[in-house]
Amino acid sequence: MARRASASYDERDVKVRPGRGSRPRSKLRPAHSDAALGMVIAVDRGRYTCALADHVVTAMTARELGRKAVVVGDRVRLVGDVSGQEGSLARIVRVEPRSTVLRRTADDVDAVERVIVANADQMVIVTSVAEPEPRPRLVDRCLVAAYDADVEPLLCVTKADLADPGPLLDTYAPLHVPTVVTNRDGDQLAGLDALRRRLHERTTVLVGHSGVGKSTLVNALVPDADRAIGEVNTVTGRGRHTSTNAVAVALSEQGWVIDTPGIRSFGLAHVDPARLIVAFPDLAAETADCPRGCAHGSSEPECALDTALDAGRLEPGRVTSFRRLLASRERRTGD
Ligand SMILES: Nc1nc2c(ncn2[C@@H]2O[C@H](COP(=O)(O)OP(=O)(O)OP(=O)(O)O)[C@@H](O)[C@H]2O)c(=O)[nH]1
Ligand SMILES: [Zn+2]
Repeated sequence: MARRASASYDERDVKVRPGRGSRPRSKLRPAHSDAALGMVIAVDRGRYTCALADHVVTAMTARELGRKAVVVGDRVRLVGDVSGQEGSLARIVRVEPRSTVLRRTADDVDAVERVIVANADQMVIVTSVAEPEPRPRLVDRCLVAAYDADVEPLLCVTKADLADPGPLLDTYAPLHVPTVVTNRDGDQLAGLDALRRRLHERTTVLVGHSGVGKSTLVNALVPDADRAIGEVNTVTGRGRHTSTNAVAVALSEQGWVIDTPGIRSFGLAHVDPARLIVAFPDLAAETADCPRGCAHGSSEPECALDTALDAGRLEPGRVTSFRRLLASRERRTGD
C-alpha cells in the first residue's frame, strides 16, 4: 500500500515566528534569517518534501547542514526556489530545535541510533488482536521508547472484529495508558471518533508491526490521504514512496499523523537500562520494597518483583517481558 503525505494541510499547523527584519544581521548569525519555515512531511533518497504555509516544496539539504539528519516532523528553514512548481528544488539551510526526538536502534547493542521522527508529542502504538497476533514485547519496547523520548503513548487495538480485545486490554489496564479500540464494520472502521479526539491538535506518530492496520487508520482518518500522497509523488517525481520511510499527513481537525513502516523490532540501545522500569508502572509500584541498588533482573537475590510474583500480584508475562528487555540491554555493557 502506498505511503502518503498531504498537500492539503492547514496553514495554522505551520507556526511561523514573527519576522526579524528590523534587527541588524550579526556576523555570528549568518544569512537566511528570512528563510521560509516548513515542516518535513516525507523523506525519500535525499529529497525532502516540506509543507509550507499553503503549498508543498521539494528540497535538498544545503552543504552547511553537514551530516545532520533531517527527518519527518522537523521544522526547517528553506531558501532558493520555494515555489513548489514542478521541477523546482529548494534548499534546507537550518533545522529548528526539536521538541522531541524518537529514536530507534537496529538491535539492543547497536551503537547507531536512527531518528524516526522529530517533534511528535504522541505515539500511537498500534496492535491488532489477530492477523498478526499481538506482540506484547514489541508493545513494551514501544512504550519504553515513548517514555524515554517524552512522547505520550496511546494504545490502539485494531481488528476487534476478528477476536475479543478484552485479554489484551486487561494486560495493559494497570499501565493507565489511554486505549482506543477499532474494528472493521462493513467497509467502515468503527471506533475512529475516540481516536480522532485524541489526535486533535497533536503531532502523533503511529508505530507497530507490519500489517496491524496503521495505513488503514490513516486512510480512514484522512479520506484524501491517498490522493494527497499521489500529489506529493508527482512533486518529487519519484513514483510511489518507499515503505522504509515515515510520512506525515495533516488532519483536517488540525494536527498531524505520521505513518511509519511496520517494524519487527524496536532496538533500545540508546535507553539507559535504569529507565526501562518507567515503562512498566505496574512493576515499578512493586519495586519500592527492593533492596537498594536492585536492578530488578532475574538474578537479583531479593527483588520485590519476585515477592509480588509469588503473591500473585503481578502477571508473569509482564515481569518476563521487562526482564528480557533488561537482560538484552545489559549485554551491551557486559554486566
Ligand atoms: N478484519 C480487519 N482487517 C483490517 C482492519 N484494519 C486493517 N485491516 C487489514 O489488515 C491489512 C493490513 O493493513 P495495513 O493498514 O496495510 O497495515 P499496516 O500496519 O499499515 O502495515 P505496514 O504498512 O506493513 O506497516 C489490510 O489487509 C487491511 O485491510 C480491521 O479493523 N479489521
Ligand atoms: Zn528489584
